Order: sequence, then C-alpha cells, then structure tokens
Amino acid sequence: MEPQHLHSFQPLSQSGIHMNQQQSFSLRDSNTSTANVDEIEKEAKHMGHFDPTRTLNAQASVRIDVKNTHFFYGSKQALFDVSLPILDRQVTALIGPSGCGKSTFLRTLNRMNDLIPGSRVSGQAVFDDFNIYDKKTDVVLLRQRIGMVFQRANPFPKSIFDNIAYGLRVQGKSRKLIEERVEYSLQAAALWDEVKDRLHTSALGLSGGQQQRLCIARALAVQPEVLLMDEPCSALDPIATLKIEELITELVKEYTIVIVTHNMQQAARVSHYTGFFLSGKLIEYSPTVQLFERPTRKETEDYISGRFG
Ligand SMILES: Nc1ncnc2c1ncn2[C@@H]1O[C@H](COP(=O)(O)OP(=O)(O)OP(=O)(O)O)[C@@H](O)[C@H]1O
Repeated sequence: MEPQHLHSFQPLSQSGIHMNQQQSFSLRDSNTSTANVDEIEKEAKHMGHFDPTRTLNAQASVRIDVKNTHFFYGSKQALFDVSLPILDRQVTALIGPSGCGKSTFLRTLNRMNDLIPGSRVSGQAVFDDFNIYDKKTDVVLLRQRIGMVFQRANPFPKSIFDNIAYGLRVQGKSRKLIEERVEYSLQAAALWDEVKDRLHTSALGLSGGQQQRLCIARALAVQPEVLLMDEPCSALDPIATLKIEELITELVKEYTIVIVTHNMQQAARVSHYTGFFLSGKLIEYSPTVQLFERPTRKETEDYISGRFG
C-alpha cells in the first residue's frame, strides 16, 4: 500500500479521543496501586501533559525514505513491501500486534539485522544520498548516525562516565572533548542532576529508569541524527516511563526518533506519525492523531479498538 501523507487533521482536543483521558486510563488500567496512581498523576501534572499535535510538522522533510522493503529470516519472510517516510525531527511510532515485524523493520534502519545469519533485505532506505541496505554502506558509521536504544537497558558493567565515554574513546576523541560530551549527553538524557556526584560509580547501581536514560545518553554521546527506540519503556514502571516519554518530547527538537511500542497510549502521547503493521505489512501510516481517530483501514480500526492483538 502506498503510505498516505495526510496533512490536514483535527486537533486532538477537538476529537473523540482525549490524550489526558487516555493517559489516566492507561495508568489506572495498569497493575498500579491507587496510591501510586495518584503519585504518577501528580508527576504527570508537574511535567505537563504531552501533546505531540502541538509540535507536529506537516512540512517536515523526509530523513529516511523507505521504499519497497522486503525482509527475510532465511526462508521466512518477515516484511512485505514496506514503504514509509521517516520524517525529520518528528517522532514516528510503529505499532501492531506481537510478531507483526515492528522490531524487524526498526532494525533494518541501522542494519542491526545483519548480525542474524541468513537474513536478507531488499528495497531501499534512502538516507542522505545513499541506500542504507547497500552492501557498500559503512555500518559502523551508519550506527553512529542512527543510534539505537533497546527494550532492556543494557549498560556496560563500568562506571557511569565510562559508559558514555566508551564510543568516544573508540573514536579516539580527546579527554577534554569526552568530558564535555559526557556532561552534554547526560544533560540531554535528563540524568545529569541525578548522577553528577557519582559519575565514577558503577552504572549497574542505577535504577531501571536511570539505566535506560543512561543508555539514551550513551547513544547521544556519538551525536547521532536518528534515534531508534525498541520498546524503551517496556521494562519500566509508570513514573520512569513518563520520564522517558517527556525526554522523547524534548529530544525530538534535535533528533529524528522512531519508536516501537506495544502501548497505543504511549504512541498517542509521544508520536507525531504512526505506522500500523500487521503480518509484516504496513497497513496504514498517517499523523498519529488521524490514525487513532479516523483510521482508513478496517484492520487498523479493529486493532486500536482492541478487537485483536
Ligand atoms: N532472529 C529471528 N529469526 C527468525 N525469525 C525471526 C527472528 N526474529 C524475529 N523473527 C520472526 O519475524 C517476525 C517478526 O518479528 P518481530 O520481532 O519483528 O515482530 P514484532 O512486531 O517486533 O514483535 P514483538 O512486538 O513481539 O516484539 C515474527 O514472526 C518473528 O517470529
């Protein structure tokens, strides 16, 4: 299906689905105690409710133009003719039921699937003037420019400082630049104030949410242009999740973000554009608010209304 680039849509606040209701619903619907829910809602209020419709840019340029991507794990085809634009300094969410190919698609964008023996991709993902899938693409450089944050925080068993400095040392950067970049990255990942007095202690002593922000800082340290996030909040509690979501809304001012999420409320809270995948196919792609309020495909409607998945 040709992705639809839809430029006119109703503001979320004038629509049937209300972000704030969704946020409360998702929290109260979780296994969280009432006391915790109150605390979380206080925190959410303090942060302000996210509203990506305010920062949606209908004229954003295409940062990665994905065209006709097919992907195979050996003889098993996992992606079928996927085409969609990843827009510059916007958050693109990828949603869909388990096994529909979201993570596979995300990993094609920085060639993480190369590590899987027997995997094969065809099509194009045009980034600047080259095709990401091209055998000639320098994947080390590509992964610096298109960084990745995984489902579970995976800090190295090293100090907080060394975690961030790692990639920079590999690049042979000077000590002074490394120190500056460590502080910048931790600031950008909203972690600096919490760790500045213990930079040389083990990263493994941080909480789960802090570890995930550390991994985001580590990805930012090598100055990527695009950040891929594969269910970055799935192992986090609701407060840590809100912090990451708030961070995403800040980071997107400077970075292009693609996030895989199981959580439709999260997609609605943080993303500007959403792609809905089913059985390896991109069924629908449009501004998030439109996809949730006025899906054009029955499969999308069935999924977002909870009829399957
Ligand atoms: N390394 C692999 N080898 C073979 N098949 C795989 C591999 N990784 C994923 N698959 C298969 O590819 C399909 C897409 O998987 P993928 O992980 O991309 O889906 P997903 O939508 O991200 O799922 P989930 O939400 O459960 O993480 C599934 O059928 C899955 O079993």
